[in-house]
Amino acid sequence: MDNNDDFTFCKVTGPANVEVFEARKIVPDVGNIDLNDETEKTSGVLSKNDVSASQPSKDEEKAPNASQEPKTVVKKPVPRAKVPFEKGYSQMDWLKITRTHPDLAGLKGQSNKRLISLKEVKLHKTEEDSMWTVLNGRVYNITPYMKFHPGGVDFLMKAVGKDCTALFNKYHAWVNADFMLEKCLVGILDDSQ
Ligand code: HEM
Repeated sequence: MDNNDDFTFCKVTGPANVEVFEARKIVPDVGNIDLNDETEKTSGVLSKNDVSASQPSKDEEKAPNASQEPKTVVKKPVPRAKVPFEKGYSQMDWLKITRTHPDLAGLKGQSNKRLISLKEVKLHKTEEDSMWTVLNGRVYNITPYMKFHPGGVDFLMKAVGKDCTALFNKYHAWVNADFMLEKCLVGILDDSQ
């Protein structure tokens, strides 16, 4: 089979150049930051002598159609509300605790497949009675997780004694709570009532 069009066997030339090219682009430029630019830049901060960014150039001032140009609406990102965790209360610490404490739910041998009514969930609002919440049809005792919550205790307190599924999804639908709170599972929500 002597076919020059067969690309399976075509010769790749200049491997050195290809490597250089790929190495440059392995880490993509983020936003306006050019990773290859070695000159020092201040992001969003003007140096004393740099007035060019704040004052319009003469060309800009004279531009007759400037006001007619369509404006691009830039949506501001929702500010993140993560709180700094106390020492010993990181997500890694929580993971370790879930591995070493099998009964974080406080079931003492009771089944975690028991059907639980919303009425019963509402009774568990204090640390003494343990704080329960409903998430995706499951009832969890979130008392041990309180101080580990990256969004802070105050936010998690809003979940106590009720179904927090909507709130949970509003802030972080991507979080895998089923896995994180596995050992806090108290039972299944009885939604028949
Ligand atoms: C009930 C189970 C919950 C679990 C397991 C949980 C878990 C988490 C986790 C893992 C994060 C860090 C997310 C990240 O870094 O991307 C987080 C952040 C946060 N959570 Fe929760 N959460 C729960 C409930 C709630 C509820 C009910 C609220 C609101 C009332 C809430 C509000 C927040 C906020 C405001 C943050 C910070 C958001 C951010 O990083 O932008 N969480 N939570």
